Amino acid sequence: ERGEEIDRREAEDFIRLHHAENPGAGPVDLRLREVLSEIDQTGTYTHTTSELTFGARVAWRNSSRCIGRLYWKSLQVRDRRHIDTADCVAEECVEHLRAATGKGRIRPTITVFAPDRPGERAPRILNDQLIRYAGYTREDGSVLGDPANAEITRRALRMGWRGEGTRFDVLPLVVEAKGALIMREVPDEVVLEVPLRHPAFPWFAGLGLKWHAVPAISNMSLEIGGVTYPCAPFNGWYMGTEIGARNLADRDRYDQLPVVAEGLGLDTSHDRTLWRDQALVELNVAVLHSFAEDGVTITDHHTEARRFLTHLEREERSGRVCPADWSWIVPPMSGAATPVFHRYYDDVALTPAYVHRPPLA
Ligand code: HEM
Ligand SMILES: N/C(=N/c1cccc(CO[C@@H]2CCNC2)c1)c1cccs1
Repeated sequence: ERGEEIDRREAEDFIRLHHAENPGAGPVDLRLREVLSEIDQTGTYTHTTSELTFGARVAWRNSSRCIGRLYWKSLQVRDRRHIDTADCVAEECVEHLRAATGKGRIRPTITVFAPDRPGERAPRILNDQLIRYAGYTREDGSVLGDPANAEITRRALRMGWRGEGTRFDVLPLVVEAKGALIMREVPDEVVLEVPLRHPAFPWFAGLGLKWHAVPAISNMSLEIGGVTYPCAPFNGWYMGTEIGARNLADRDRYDQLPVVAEGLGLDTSHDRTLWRDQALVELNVAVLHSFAEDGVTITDHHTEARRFLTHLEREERSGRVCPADWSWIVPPMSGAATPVFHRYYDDVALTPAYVHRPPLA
């Protein structure tokens, strides 16, 4: 479809915000005249690298569901707006993972590809994240691997991809651009993984569980001053609960709580024995222990909760509202044992922003 006409008011508000927080950016009226005349002539306008970098960082600062915003100013921004073919997007995603992963010292990074332009659709990555484990649906409806990725796995198989058939096969990137749909394997050397073991229970390693080091979201659009960048994968590091309390614990994901409870020798005959809760804690202990022992950046939900409240107080001291969505900020285990549980927040929607893309037509 045609890239939507740029909203002039959003463009002006963003340019004013950029100059207000970046005094070195020069006279705002001069830049405003440039932008508004470019919109009149072409229907859109081009951000300077400084505006793009600031916009991506403020979009993170505005993300009300994100507990990890304390370091919003340190986001590394890779300006790749000149890249608009499927092959080059896929290649740059591999380079993004290489740059962001290091040897485990993870750097929060975003790569911004070509925006939607009037008459020219931007590239799109069809994977939810750059690194995802395949979910193979079997005859009986059960899934080998990650059930959350069953659909993209079917699509990749239809396009000719074949995995090894393990519970942790890294899916290929599926990228659509300029009418082309391509698939590209993610090389092992840019996929850092951590095998999970427990500091006190030797049997835990025998469960054969592992997880990848870098969470890199590739299904959200970056909106800055009326311009939409639908292809802008970004990564941070994990909070342990995401892996230990959701990805490996949810019934419709890897469903490992009964397995861990069995290993612990717990009485699983009734929920009221709290066997699920005991298994959750030990699974999360294993995640944090394994990542730390391998020197891979990870944070626990207590530390992250404290950091978030520090961020919120700093924002308020700077005279800004810090938007937050309680239902996402409070961790998925031990909620009231963390300080973020015991207060209210203002969930206002600010721009620039990371937004969920409308599903592909
Ligand atoms: C640096 C370490 C970071 C940590 C520990 C962190 C932690 C989290 C967690 C735990 C969530 C909730 C995810 C879920 O429940 O599934 C979240 C959501 C989110 N984070 Fe962060 N984050 C970090 C960095 C970033 C960065 C660099 C960006 C973007 C530049 C970002 C943008 C977001 C957004 C947009 C959401 C909401 C996603 C949605 O609505 O589906 N975060 N973050
Ligand atoms: N730690 C992270 N966690 C997430 C951040 C945003 C989204 C997600 C995944 O969200 C899915 C949709 C709802 N829960 C799973 C995970 C980060 C990913 C990229 C930068 S930080």
